[in-house]
Amino acid sequence: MSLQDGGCSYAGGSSSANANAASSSSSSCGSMRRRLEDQEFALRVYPGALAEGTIYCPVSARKNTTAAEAIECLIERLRLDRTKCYVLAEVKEFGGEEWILNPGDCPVQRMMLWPRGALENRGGLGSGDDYRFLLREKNLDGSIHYGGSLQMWLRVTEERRRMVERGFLPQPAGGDPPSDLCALPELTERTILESLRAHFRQEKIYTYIGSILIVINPFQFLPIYNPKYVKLYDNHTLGKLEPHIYAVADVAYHAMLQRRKNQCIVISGESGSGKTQSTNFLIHHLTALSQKGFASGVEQIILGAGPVLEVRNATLKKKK
Ligand SMILES: Nc1ncnc2c1ncn2[C@@H]1O[C@H](COP(=O)(O)OP(=O)(O)OP(=O)(O)O)[C@@H](O)[C@H]1O
Repeated sequence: MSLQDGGCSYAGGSSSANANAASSSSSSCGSMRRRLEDQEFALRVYPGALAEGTIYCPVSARKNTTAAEAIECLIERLRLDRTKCYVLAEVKEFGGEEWILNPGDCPVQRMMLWPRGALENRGGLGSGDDYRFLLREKNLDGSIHYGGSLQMWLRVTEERRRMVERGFLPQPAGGDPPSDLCALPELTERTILESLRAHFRQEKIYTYIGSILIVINPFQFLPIYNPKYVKLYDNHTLGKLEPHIYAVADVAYHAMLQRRKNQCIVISGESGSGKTQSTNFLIHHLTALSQKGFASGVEQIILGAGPVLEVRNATLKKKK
């Protein structure tokens, strides 16, 4: 079983649309419209029984890419039988009614009408799962060929994917993004975001890019900060274990001891992203390392200073 990575891209766009955009380039409204026309979107198409072993196939499409063009791309990528006729179906409820797209319909435009959650969460957990495009075979009489137990097959593959993500089943080969994104064969904004999303779905909130640690706020308690983890990351080499905030604290602590120089850890992120929480975890690990298990009030004293420093920072920001 595999998710088709890499996607095939369709650089469509009618010449008339381009000409329109060029003629209105002086107005900002025109350039905004042109940007939207040019923007590439990733359509996830679930081929079901037409391509067993593939859960979904990503197709990059523009606003004016038609269903027929997307299907052409899918036929090529999934090596489907060209003698057969295919259609795209839009589903807004898992297992629910399917809306067949005409060849000239534009799937991206349909997708833009989906709720935000569905767009952000496509293929992930939650309500966004319900919205999707399916690839269907069309019979000669125009009716849609649904195959034997496609719904059942889709449900089973979805279930399997979730079990893989939760670690109950092994990952399909090449399916798991690296824990250090520097190892990605293609380093683009899209691949970075997809990798972070894939990690997050497995409840892995930490990812490295070299020596930088990216954290995604889980807004829920994860059991990865107990003494077992403190011990695990004590004096370890960065990158040997799963990315963790304790690993960063550990590297800084041991670098300080070895080089006898002050170390600095920069934590940056927007409001509510988890900077304070990350600082607390860092302090927790640093004090645990320095105390080596002996209880002391140092951690509480440092943590207690946090709110005072935050108030001071907020006042300084206001003054600016
Ligand atoms: N690693 C984490 N695990 C679980 N929950 C977290 C984690 N990081 C952050 N959170 C949750 O997110 C909330 C906001 O995080 P936090 O206060 O650290 O953000 P912040 O970046 O410091 O915000 P601000 O800049 O506004 O002070 C926390 O109260 C906590 O509920």
